[in-house]
Amino acid sequence: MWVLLRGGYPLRILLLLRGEWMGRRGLPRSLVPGSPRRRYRKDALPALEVPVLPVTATEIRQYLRAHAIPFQDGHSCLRAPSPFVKALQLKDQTGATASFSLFIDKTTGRFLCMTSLAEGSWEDFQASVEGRGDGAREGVLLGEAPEAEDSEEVRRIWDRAIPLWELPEPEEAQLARVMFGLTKVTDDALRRFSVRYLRPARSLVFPWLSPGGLGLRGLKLLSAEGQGDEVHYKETTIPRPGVYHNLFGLPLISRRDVEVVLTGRELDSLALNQSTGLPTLALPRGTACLPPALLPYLEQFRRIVLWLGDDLRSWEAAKLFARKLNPKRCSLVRPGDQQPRALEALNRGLNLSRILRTALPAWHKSIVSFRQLREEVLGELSNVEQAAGIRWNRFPDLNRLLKGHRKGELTVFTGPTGSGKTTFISEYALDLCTQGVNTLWGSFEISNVRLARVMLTQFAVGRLEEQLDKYDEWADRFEDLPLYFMTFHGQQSIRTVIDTMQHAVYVYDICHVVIDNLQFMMGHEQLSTDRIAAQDYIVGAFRKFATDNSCHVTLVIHPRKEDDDKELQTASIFGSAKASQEADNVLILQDRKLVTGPGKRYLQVSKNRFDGDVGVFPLEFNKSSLTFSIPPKSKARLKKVKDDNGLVTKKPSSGKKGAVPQNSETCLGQAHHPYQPDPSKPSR
Ligand SMILES: Nc1ncnc2c1ncn2[C@@H]1O[C@H](COP(=O)(O)OP(=O)(O)OP(=O)(O)O)[C@@H](O)[C@H]1O
Repeated sequence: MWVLLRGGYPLRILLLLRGEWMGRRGLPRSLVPGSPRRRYRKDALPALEVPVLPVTATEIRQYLRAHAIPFQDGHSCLRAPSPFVKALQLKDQTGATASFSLFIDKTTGRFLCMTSLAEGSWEDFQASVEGRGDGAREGVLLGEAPEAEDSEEVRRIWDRAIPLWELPEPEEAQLARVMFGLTKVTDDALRRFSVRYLRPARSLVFPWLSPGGLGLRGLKLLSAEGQGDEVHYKETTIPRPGVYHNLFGLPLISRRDVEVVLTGRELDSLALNQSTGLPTLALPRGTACLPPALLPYLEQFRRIVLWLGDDLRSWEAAKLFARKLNPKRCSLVRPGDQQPRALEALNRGLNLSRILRTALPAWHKSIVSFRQLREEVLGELSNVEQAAGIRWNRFPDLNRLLKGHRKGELTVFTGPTGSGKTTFISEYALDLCTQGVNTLWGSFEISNVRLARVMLTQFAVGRLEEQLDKYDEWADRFEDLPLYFMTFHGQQSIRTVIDTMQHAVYVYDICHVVIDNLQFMMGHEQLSTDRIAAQDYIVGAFRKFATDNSCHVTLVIHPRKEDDDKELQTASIFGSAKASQEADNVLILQDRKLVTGPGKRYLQVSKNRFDGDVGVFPLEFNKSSLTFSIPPKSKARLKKVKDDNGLVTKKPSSGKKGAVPQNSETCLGQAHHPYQPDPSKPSR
């Protein structure tokens, strides 16, 4: 028997707990008549303590052979006949489509039957093959049925939306075309892709159609708002982004198509298809992620060109996605002045077919020549800002020292016991997460509920206890962050933790993992006999993970026991020198409360492999918002230090690159607090 799981979450594998709130999706008020609806779906978040048993492609193959199930090896999936379809065949005789319609993901073992849309985990598959179906769930088949409320809303919006050319006022149609950059997109292209316009929300509406183009599974709304000379776009999806798995353009793909171009946005797909005639698909959440649930739909293509956008982030995302799709069949369009995103290229009159021909193969062997690297190097040189990584909104001084948060690096963070390491690192990671950095938290010491409470308080920048009426509003926004938590608590083996991280990178495109803290992996296994060797081994494993997966790892390590009145140094990190050698960045939370009174902390950057700038700056703890920020009236300034032992130079006060404000007031004195929620921006 087949067991199907609702909500798209693999029950047995769900080690990753996604928020605890379910609520508003930020649709324009005019579209949500009556009082706002609240939904709590606690049951959809099964948090299991049982570690995942990872499965490999070899094990999947062996299992299929052992059970005499024929299969074909695909790019990212194995294809097998779907036993689930047999039952249907009896009814509708769709034999031709039913053969080998079961896709098993080679990395996770998760399956999807393309004919029936049945899906489940590898364990569910095995249970079904072995006749151990879970009686309680039998019959809950057929993928993810949309929630009734969602379907109603989708239908209501879709029925109110009309094609652009049916707008009664020509000026309104023209304005919409200008706002969305559609002046060169033809009505025919809009018609083919079934794009409509919703007048009350001044939004374009992109449908998520079921295979075959019949049913409507969801929608994406794109609204545009003029702000000065700029236009800001906002996306809203139904269902919510986490389960919005629409490969836009899929109904237009024929079974015989062997090439496709993947874009980051729907309108780029339209522009590309219009000007090249090639099959195109748009990813549901742009460069944010490529959910493995979409991979079966891409198996038929022998060649995939990724043209995701026009910045370094799109380029990084394209490289990561190519790994999942199998780099051997992927080519990447490199962003550049003459290679903007597809819609812009169309509007600028560029030749899109020619740009596609410049796409570079994603795959190369372990040894590369400079020739293959030269474009990459140029990309970094001509995008210095972006190559330096994502900048913190809340910690301008950290930007001045570290320049940004980059993929593939290892940051080691230490500080005295109880000095606020978890609290600080929570805000530091939250800051990045609000800017779209997909984040996985491994909090082994404090529970996820407590951690989420701290984060939510920091997110709201205030005590929520005293404003419970605002709780839902903040929780709704918080829920939309790309934030996941491992459900481990207490001692864990490093292998299990790394396996879980690997799984999360594949499934959720995680770019930042926070491990708080390393000591919780040391009590395990035989490693405990030699604690220093154990720590070295664990640090080495995280280093390798960060590099191999282009994923930033922030690792909290306790310091060794030292005199309370001494400042910590790089050498104070527990264990041998391995941790600081392997780390790209070393951050130390200096607790000088004996000298400066309670609350005062300093953050010291004592290693920075990216460009060598190290230094120290003050942090002030705000007890009600649990946030650290630069004290408004402090005379303390960012100092550059030569080494761990002392402050040697002040940085120049203004004007040049790396300049520091006269005092830290300057940093806080901005009229707009960048981390206040900005309703005009999508929260992903
Ligand atoms: N600068 C500060 N001043 C006063 N209290 C603080 C400060 N920073 C954090 N706290 C509070 O101190 C408590 C401990 O903080 P936290 O758990 O972040 O410390 P830690 O360094 O991670 O602890 P441990 O060493 O046990 O891992 C929390 O209640 C937190 O709100």
